Amino acid sequence: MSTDRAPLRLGTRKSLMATTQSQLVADALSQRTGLAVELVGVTTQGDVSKALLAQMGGTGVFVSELRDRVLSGEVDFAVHSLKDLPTGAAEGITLAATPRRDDPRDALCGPAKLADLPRGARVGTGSPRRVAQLLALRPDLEVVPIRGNADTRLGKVTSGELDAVVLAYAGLTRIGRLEAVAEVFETEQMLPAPGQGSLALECRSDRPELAGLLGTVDDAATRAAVLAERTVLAVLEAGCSAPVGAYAAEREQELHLTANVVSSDGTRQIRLSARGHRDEAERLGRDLAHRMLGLGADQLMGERTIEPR
Ligand SMILES: NCc1[nH]cc(CCC(=O)O)c1CC(=O)O
Repeated sequence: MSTDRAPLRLGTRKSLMATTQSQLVADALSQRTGLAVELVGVTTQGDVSKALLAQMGGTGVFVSELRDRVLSGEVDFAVHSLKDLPTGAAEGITLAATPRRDDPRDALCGPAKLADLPRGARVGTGSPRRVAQLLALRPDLEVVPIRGNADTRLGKVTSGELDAVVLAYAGLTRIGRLEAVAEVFETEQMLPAPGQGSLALECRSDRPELAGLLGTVDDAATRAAVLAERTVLAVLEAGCSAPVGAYAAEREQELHLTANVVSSDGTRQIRLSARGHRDEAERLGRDLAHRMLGLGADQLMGERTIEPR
């Protein structure tokens, strides 16, 4: 490997969570390839204006701006939280690697475990999936919609505005805030968002040599698992904000996939599982989603049109 090569430019958002996970990827890549990797912080419109973020439809805006920098050649590749990626393919962009996934679970942050929170406790989350599953576990809770980065959300517990908040364990690890965790939900209690805890490295489709280099940090088991999960989401035609949980992992050389949709009040749930070989991850996800639709998943998610596919 030549050492006089210019460093690879890694495009990342500038938040602590983003730069931490991007640095981990940079270090792993350097170790595997011998190449230098330099972080290029990108300020997106979504970071600049909260109003614009809401208007432009949530976290997808961060992703598309990083992708623009990849397409223009300003950076060589981008690192995203995989769960923030829209399910549809992006023109000219290749998913070059999904590194080994971190803990996919959700965590309750606050002074007490869920069972020990007082009746009617105020729990903050902006995710319809978490709202629905929280209410399924504890119908008495007052779920409060919140926005902002993980630190801002944790601050609402410290200040007493909220009794607890729910956040992804992986993100809390990356920002060094595990001390805030009161309870990590088992996936039986709360099914994570498709792709939660895993990262995505994206580069231009016309750079196969680069994709090959990035592929040195790919983890095949993670890739199969998140493909199965995201296929469920794609078939259910539910965006990142829909109340869809999906989690897949390999056990004894089989990929086990579980997915659910929960009504917004938490009273009704469709939850199914399937297993198969990792090479059939996409079919596994598609078949499971179609079985869920057959059981009325679209009604549970609210009235939405499902395109046949
Ligand atoms: N949408 C925000 C987001 N995107 C990825 C993570 C956490 C890290 C991950 O899932 O990889 C978070 C914060 C959260 O849900 O608590």
